[in-house]
Amino acid sequence: MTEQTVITVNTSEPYEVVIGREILVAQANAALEGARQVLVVHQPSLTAVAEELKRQIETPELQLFLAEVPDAEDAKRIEVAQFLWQIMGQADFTRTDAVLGLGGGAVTDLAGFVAATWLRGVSVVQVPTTVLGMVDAAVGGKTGINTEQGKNLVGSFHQPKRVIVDLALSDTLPRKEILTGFAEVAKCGFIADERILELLETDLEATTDPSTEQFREAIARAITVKAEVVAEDTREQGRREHLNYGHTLGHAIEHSERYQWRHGAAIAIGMVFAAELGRLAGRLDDAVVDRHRAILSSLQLPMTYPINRWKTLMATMRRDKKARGAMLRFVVLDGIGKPRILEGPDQAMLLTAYQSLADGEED
Ligand SMILES: NC(=O)c1ccc[n+]([C@@H]2O[C@H](COP(=O)([O-])OP(=O)(O)OC[C@H]3O[C@@H](n4cnc5c(N)ncnc54)[C@H](O)[C@@H]3O)[C@@H](O)[C@H]2O)c1
Ligand SMILES: O=C(O)C(=O)C[C@@H](O)[C@H](O)[C@H](O)COP(=O)(O)O
Ligand SMILES: [Zn+2]
Repeated sequence: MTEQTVITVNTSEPYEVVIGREILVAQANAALEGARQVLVVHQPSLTAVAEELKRQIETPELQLFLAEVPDAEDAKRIEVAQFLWQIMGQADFTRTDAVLGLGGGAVTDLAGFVAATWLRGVSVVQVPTTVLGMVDAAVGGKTGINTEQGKNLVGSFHQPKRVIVDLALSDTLPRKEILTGFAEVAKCGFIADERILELLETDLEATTDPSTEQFREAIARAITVKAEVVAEDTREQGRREHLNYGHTLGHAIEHSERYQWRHGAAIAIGMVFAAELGRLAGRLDDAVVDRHRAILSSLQLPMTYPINRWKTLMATMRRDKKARGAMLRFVVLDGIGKPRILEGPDQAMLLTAYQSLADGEED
């Protein structure tokens, strides 16, 4: 057996994030103890893994229902949640039964939401299979789906029973998926743990290669950042807002792109915007802003967005969860590891920050 790292998320009902290789079967067996039926929600790319899991752990006392959902953001729709509720209803799922989310962040958000709402809450075991899912989406209990108006507008806080980070599952990830997932890893570096940034700056190839020790360290460090923040502020009354660094503009870009962009790509632009805002607000020095651009562009993430989208983006940002009435609130940095809230920056400052990353001609 390979070495395992266990990170405990100390919420009111503490749970473990277990990191290792080839741990899925043993960990799923342990985490699902007591359930009679399990709904395994998975992406099309995980069908073989889901079938193998069923083959390995199904017994006369434990039945697994495999539910394939549409890929990526197309899964985070009410129609897909309805399809899953229907399976659970037809199979008489009770409160001792469970949901298992197997896939990227889109699936863990959906699976968590369905578990949170079925009978007002059944257990969910999260098995993230993308970098982004491992370090962020599967940990911390934010679950949800999108609506016509915006990203994650319907959802619930519902902590998982366990998070199983089987690094062997990342071996099949396309390189581009790994790099976009590292946007959230870098975010943890900017807001809380500079060592993550140093790992990327020292050897980006090794740090983003799932077979290396640097990869494992970066993943474990990012999960640790998230676990500590969530334990202190589970329902986002304060410090948890810092995990939204880069997301105010990032979510508006995802909406503007009709959810066809990867989340990591959108928040990369969002983080450059937030860094520029921090500079304009007199909080952040030039070197740290440049460090954002250097690290995020080394991950091949986008750094610019069309200037003529600004009005639409502003309108969408007004629905951001951090807004209070008409006042927009942004997470900015006073320095690496020093996130703060910037309340109600004026329109001119917002536009200037946007102009510094925008491309194309103004209308
Ligand atoms: N709840 C949270 O706290 C939280 C945090 C961050 C992001 N999110 C959400 O997560 C979503 C993005 O997640 P994502 O970036 O993982 O995208 P995703 O779930 O869309 O997955 C990306 C792609 O990777 C494929 N894939 C997944 N695992 C694979 C594997 N092991 N091998 C090969 N291909 C694989 C999928 O089929 C998909 O095409 C967004 O909806 C975002 O809002 C939620
Ligand atoms: O866990 C959190 O809190 C986060 O904000 C993590 C984000 O990376 C994540 O994308 C989250 O889904 C954003 O949620 P939202 O509340 O801004 O919709
Ligand atoms: Zn995010």
